Amino acid sequence: LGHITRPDFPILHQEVNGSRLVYLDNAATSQKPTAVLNALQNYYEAYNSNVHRGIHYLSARATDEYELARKKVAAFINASDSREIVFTKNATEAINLVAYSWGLSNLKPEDEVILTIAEHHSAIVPWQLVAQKTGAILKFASLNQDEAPDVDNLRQMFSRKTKIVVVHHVSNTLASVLPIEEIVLWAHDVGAKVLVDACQSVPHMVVNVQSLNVDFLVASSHKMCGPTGVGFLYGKSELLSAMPPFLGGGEMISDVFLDHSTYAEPPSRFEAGTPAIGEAIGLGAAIDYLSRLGMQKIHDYEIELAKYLYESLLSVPNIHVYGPAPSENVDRAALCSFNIENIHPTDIATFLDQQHGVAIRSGHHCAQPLHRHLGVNASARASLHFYNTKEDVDDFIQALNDTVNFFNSFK
Ligand SMILES: Cc1ncc(COP(=O)(O)O)c(CN[C@@H](CS)C(=O)O)c1O
Repeated sequence: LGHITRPDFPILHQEVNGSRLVYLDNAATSQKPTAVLNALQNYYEAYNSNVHRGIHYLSARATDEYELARKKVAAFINASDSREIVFTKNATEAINLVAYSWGLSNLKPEDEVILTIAEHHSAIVPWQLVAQKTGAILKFASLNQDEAPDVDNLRQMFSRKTKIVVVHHVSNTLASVLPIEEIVLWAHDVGAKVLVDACQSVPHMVVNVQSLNVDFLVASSHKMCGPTGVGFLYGKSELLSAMPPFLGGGEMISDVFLDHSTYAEPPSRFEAGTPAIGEAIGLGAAIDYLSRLGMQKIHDYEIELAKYLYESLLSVPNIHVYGPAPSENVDRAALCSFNIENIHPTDIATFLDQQHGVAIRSGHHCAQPLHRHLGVNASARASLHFYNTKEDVDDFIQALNDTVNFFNSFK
């Protein structure tokens, strides 16, 4: 799949610091195929206009394409109704929307919000802020001996006090995949809702919100070959309809009086002001592109490449790769966070970039509590997408060995 799709991504065909670019930072953001770039350009060239309010051809066309993009998102994750899709700025804003709109209206003192220690700051911090305002309590499931979130520990934390469970589908650091369907069953058994942070799963596998039966799910366009500036919240209709607005402004109202206003139905209720119109249309083009390739085909390809990356990394001396080892019944997502003894991850990433044109990430990946739990304050991370190839992995490993030799030569 890598060789077939690479021609669609102009950015990949360049040299960086005198070497072929090897882009392995896809968990941070993905690259964009020409089809997405063309959709954006076509919008701005042919029918740029504001949506929902104009009464002229350009506005009608822009509105149709914007609402078509919503329908594409709904179909992509198998939502039962496109009105269950709210466009946001990114996944972070989508989680904040649920935390403030649903959380402030439903959480009271001593209620519990259950997360795992592997959650991204975008999942943790909004609920910390809302817990401070409501008196709710955050609880975190730990890791098991395989460095994966401890699902048994998570389940044991559920009780009648549990009001919402906020968990990743795929960890952006451990590459572990949570059993969402089961977690939803356990959560619903105690009357709790479930919000799934699907940033690292929607771009890489089939996600079916109806079969998962999640209450809320969030993702970001820029991680799934779409533009930055747009993401989405999926919410069950009955939940969104019962939620108060998150942001006030134009578009989200029905009538405005001096002393009060009435609000539009979802999704408009949660889309105040002029939305990221071109970007949403670009996301629709990204979904068309991914759908043409097939998410199952993408997933199968990436899982194999992820295994190759994992095995290849283990050949590097004194390396520790975080997260569970891939096995018959344990799929690792297409990313590896790692540390190498006595070499700082930022030195590794810098050397790889400057000497070899290899782009990986170094830092805490917005998962500081997880890194503290792992006993480190940072890690290096290589993350793949379907347009990466075995040659990318081989070039990365060769460059990594060169990096290790370079830094060890000072000892
Ligand atoms: C699991 C998970 N949850 C939420 C986010 C936030 O996505 P936004 O589009 O920034 O809102 C991310 C984005 N993680 C990037 C930037 S820190 C990474 O390098 O891992 C994520 O991986």
